Amino acid sequence: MAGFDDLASERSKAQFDVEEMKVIWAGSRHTLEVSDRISRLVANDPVFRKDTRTMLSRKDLFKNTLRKAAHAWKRIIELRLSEEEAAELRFYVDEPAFMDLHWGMFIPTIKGQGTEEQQQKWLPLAYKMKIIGCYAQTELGHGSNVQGLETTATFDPQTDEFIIHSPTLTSSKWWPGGLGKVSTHAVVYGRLIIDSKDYGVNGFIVQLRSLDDHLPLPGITIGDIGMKFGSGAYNTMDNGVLRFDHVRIPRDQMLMRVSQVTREGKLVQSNVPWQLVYGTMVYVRQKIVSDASCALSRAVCIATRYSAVRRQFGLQSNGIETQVIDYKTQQSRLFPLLASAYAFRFVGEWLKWLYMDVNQRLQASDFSTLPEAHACTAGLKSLTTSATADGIEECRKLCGGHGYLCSSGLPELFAVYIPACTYEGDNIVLLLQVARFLIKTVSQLGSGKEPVGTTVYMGRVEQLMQCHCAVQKGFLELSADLVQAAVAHCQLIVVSKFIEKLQQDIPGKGVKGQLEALCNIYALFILHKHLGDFLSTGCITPKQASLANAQLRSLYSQVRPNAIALVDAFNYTDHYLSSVLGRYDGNVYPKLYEEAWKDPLNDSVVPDGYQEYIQPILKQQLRNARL
Ligand SMILES: CCCCC/C=C\C/C=C\C/C=C\CC/C=C/C(=O)SCCNC(=O)CCNC(=O)[C@H](O)C(C)(C)COP(=O)(O)OP(=O)(O)OC[C@H]1O[C@@H](n2cnc3c(N)ncnc32)[C@H](O)[C@@H]1OP(=O)(O)O
Ligand SMILES: Cc1cc2nc3c(=O)[nH]c(=O)nc-3n(C[C@H](O)[C@H](O)[C@H](O)COP(=O)(O)OP(=O)(O)OC[C@H]3O[C@@H](n4cnc5c(N)ncnc54)[C@H](O)[C@@H]3O)c2cc1C
Repeated sequence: MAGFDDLASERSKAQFDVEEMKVIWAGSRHTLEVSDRISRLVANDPVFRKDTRTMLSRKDLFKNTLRKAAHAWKRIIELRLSEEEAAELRFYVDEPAFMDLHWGMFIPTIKGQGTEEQQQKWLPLAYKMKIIGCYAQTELGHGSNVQGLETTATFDPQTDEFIIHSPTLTSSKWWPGGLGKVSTHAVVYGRLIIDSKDYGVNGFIVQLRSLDDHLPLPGITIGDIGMKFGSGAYNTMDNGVLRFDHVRIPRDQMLMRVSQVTREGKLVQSNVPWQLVYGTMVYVRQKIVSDASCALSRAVCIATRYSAVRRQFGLQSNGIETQVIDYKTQQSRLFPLLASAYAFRFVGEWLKWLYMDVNQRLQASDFSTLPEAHACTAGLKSLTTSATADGIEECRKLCGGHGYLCSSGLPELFAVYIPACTYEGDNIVLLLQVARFLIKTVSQLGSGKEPVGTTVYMGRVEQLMQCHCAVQKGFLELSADLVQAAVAHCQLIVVSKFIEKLQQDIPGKGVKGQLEALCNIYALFILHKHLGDFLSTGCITPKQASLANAQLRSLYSQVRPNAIALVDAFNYTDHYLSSVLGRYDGNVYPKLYEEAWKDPLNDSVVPDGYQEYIQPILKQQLRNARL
């Protein structure tokens, strides 16, 4: 069988220990065991089938998502899964749903911004799913500009309550996931008003729906904001709209780790930086970076396996056409994405460590690394999601026409993934935050602070900053050029963390050699892509540039025999890939043909509508022809 033999032959060429690479990709043997076991548990459960998603109406699609979420929760309880195993299960169910926001934002917000007392009250309810929460920050009129939010939370000393209100149409909460139809509660971000004075944005826990009949509580108008990009995709999520008409909540439902409001209505600032109000965004941004490596590796796995199965032109001596993976143009498009997937995996591991380290320091009232954590999570979220969205689209194109079929898995993956460039912070707005951080850092150089990083990449950032810093002042005047410096800074971090990864103990025959090749491909690909920066800033000479290019092409030849094994190391099930082109067995053509007939349009040989619309045309033509 063509495809199967092709992949079997490819696997026999591997020059490294794939099982050890699986451990490297997973992060540890333990994590590999958990993800392998849970991904197969999900793959073998018919409730979690994904192949009908694009054919369901919005209401049926959503109801099916609720069914899956309920079944997932049931399995978590039945199997007594740990928090880690439960998170893996939600990941491999692979369907955006309210659970993501309940576990991924609502709970972390209470943990990060609630007092001990508030955590003791609300977390048990949330962990047991006695309440379902969402994160309601963005409004119709403001998303990026958090300080521009209009929802008000006015303290009433008579009743010891906050009055939550939507004063304008643009203050309507708009976009929060899980809000539209499911969440019973929300963390609502609004302007704290005490005695007519505006103290800025804070988080408030607000109940939205009755726990008895799920109806909205008095003063609450709530619903879904409507269909989004694509047919299946993110339409499994009830992104919602929410308006308040003077809704009253107890004073102790303002999240008070950062600042407190006393019974007398006095605002007391605690010793933690006010930016902790933004803490959930930092948490999710660092998770989004590892999420990017998953999404990109998924697309690369599909495109690599299909590129080894697909043959086109180039009849060889044995009369067989050439595998498209052997074309240099295919390699120059595909292998940098393969290298990027590994690079984002490792920088995501580092970012997770940085986030944990910042949190530990916060416990000890050490806020020194908070600015760097913000800049790194913001910048790397921006860099990796933009590259991943573009990379998924490139993988679709690498698969030719069949990449455009839903059965390839790529259109759906693209449609679900691309909002990552916007949610959790618009990518440009986040790069401007990095630019601000760089301006401040450059201004501190020489005072005992010295830049660190790989020479050529470091030089590029320094030069770009010198060129643009002289003219820049405030946030709004930041030029597009500074965004360029911010991207350069983030790419420096990615390369540096890949190099640091290689300095760790890496067991397994040939594993380190393959990772070194991928690290060099990523570094040289970025250098090639931004050659103008490196040349214009004098970081490299034209001669060095052409040597780098030649080295890049030779690295592609080094990776070529290992490409299939490198994507096998992601250890994805066919269920998770959900792609006829990316099947482990390479049995593409028979499965493509089989999938086609499942389309409802093929339920009848003559399509509905023929008699009403087509036959009259043909008959009329026939009559005309006889005249
Ligand atoms: C679903 C989750 C599951 C778990 C995760 C798993 C995987 C993830 C995969 C998918 C996720 C799925 C769904 C996601 C759902 C989406 C949710 C959302 O989108 S929530 C809403 C997100 N909104 C934003 O990100 C808004 C972006 N805007 C901002 O952050 C701020 O407005 C901005 C741009 C930073 C400006 O802040 P502002 O206070 O107005 O002004 P300044 O720029 O002057 O900043 C003042 C100082 O504060 C520092 N700062 C800013 N932000 C932070 C921060 N986050 N942490 C620490 N410090 C911060 C800033 O550097 C300034 O400091 P200096 O004065 O320069 O010292
Ligand atoms: C699928 C999805 C899920 C979401 N889930 C949630 C959720 O659960 N909870 C929640 O609270 N929110 C959620 N959001 C909202 C999301 O956080 C916002 O859309 C995001 O923060 C961007 O803000 P915005 O939409 O106001 O875009 P805007 O900021 O209006 O951006 C529009 C354009 O203006 C540019 N721009 C804006 N400001 C500047 C500036 N200062 N300088 C230069 N250019 C600028 C941007 O780069 C962009 O090109 C979700 C959004 C999506 C798409």
